[in-house]
Amino acid sequence: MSTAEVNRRQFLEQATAVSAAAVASAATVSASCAAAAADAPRRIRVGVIGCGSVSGRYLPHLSECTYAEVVSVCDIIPERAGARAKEFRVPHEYPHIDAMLSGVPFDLLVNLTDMQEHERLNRQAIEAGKHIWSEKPIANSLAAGQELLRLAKGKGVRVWGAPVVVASPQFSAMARAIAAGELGAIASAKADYGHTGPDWSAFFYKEGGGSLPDLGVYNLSTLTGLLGPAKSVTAMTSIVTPTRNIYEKGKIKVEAEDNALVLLDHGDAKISCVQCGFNFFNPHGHEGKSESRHTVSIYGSRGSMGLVGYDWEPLGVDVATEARPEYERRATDAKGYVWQQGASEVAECLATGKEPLFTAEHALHVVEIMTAARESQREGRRIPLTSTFKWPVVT
Ligand SMILES: OC[C@H]1O[C@](O)(CO)[C@@H](O)[C@@H]1O
Repeated sequence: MSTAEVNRRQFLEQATAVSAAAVASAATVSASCAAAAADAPRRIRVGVIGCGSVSGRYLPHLSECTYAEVVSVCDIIPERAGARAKEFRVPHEYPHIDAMLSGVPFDLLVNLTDMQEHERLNRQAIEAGKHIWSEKPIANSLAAGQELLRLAKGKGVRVWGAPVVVASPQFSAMARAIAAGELGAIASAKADYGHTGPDWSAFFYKEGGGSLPDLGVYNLSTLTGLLGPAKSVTAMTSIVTPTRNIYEKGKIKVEAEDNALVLLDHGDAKISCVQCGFNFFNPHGHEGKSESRHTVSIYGSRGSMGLVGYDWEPLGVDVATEARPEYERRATDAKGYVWQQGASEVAECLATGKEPLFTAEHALHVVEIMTAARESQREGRRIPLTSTFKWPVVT
């Protein structure tokens, strides 16, 4: 058996275990989603497109959400749609977005397709009057993303996208420590996330993919969320492994960067750095729960702080200050937060009018940073940014 097969099998076993655990423990799935059951809330009709591995994480969460009703699933590989429909008792399945959009009515498209397809499918669904929850990224460029938002406004629908790192209690704890001045003047921050790269789909390595939109996106969302929108970017990117073996596909050529180091200027003398890649040997692999080091560190003139574990699945926050130089661990309770809660959370927001902490504008700012990072690498210069978002995120 090849390494690729072993990794794939391990991934599927892990995904199945997580999905079984999620179904079994409705109580822990979503504190907010479970809360309003008594009042029989309005249910947002959801159509899920893309029935690959990540749908195995979203569907259990959506199935337990009292604000959502999954009415259809769609995949260009009909057997995959069929399998998910059966597993999660979804009444309608489609082999194409056109059929899905003209089929059983729904309100919210949950887009879990390949990264390169998001922008096109999001646009088609917005044009058909659907709200959007998109896996990362919402669009491939800032301009295209802004165009999607304009279109959505005209159609009276909303757009949101992964990641939801700013929704974790650990992000709030860090944002509050900074806002309260516990760290003094914020000077610098660094974050990293990497592993040896997925082997179950080629899209990660193709043009429009890469380690930045797959992995760096989390850290970029966290650092801009904590330190504020970035004003400019300087970056180096490279391809370390020119070919990869992909499950059921064999050898493919790597076209997108699999290694990146990005420097951000947040203004007010605050600077930060993100390191990500598909060539970072990591004894913890994809598993968030077993990573216990600080993957995000923030340094200030009177204190410093580290996020324990990955920002998409954080375990706590260590804070040390001049007044109390020993690290104090805070926010160890996830309070129901999981990285795959975004679609359920926007269903709740659409049903109740509540606003989530994550916004499309923040997601697009991160898209601009990623495209600017590539431009910086190509041209060997610092790239100014134009976009911004509502900040501070946590007030
Ligand atoms: O790299 C492939 C995928 O694996 C993860 O790192 C962990 O599940 C995701 O964040 C990423 O999208």
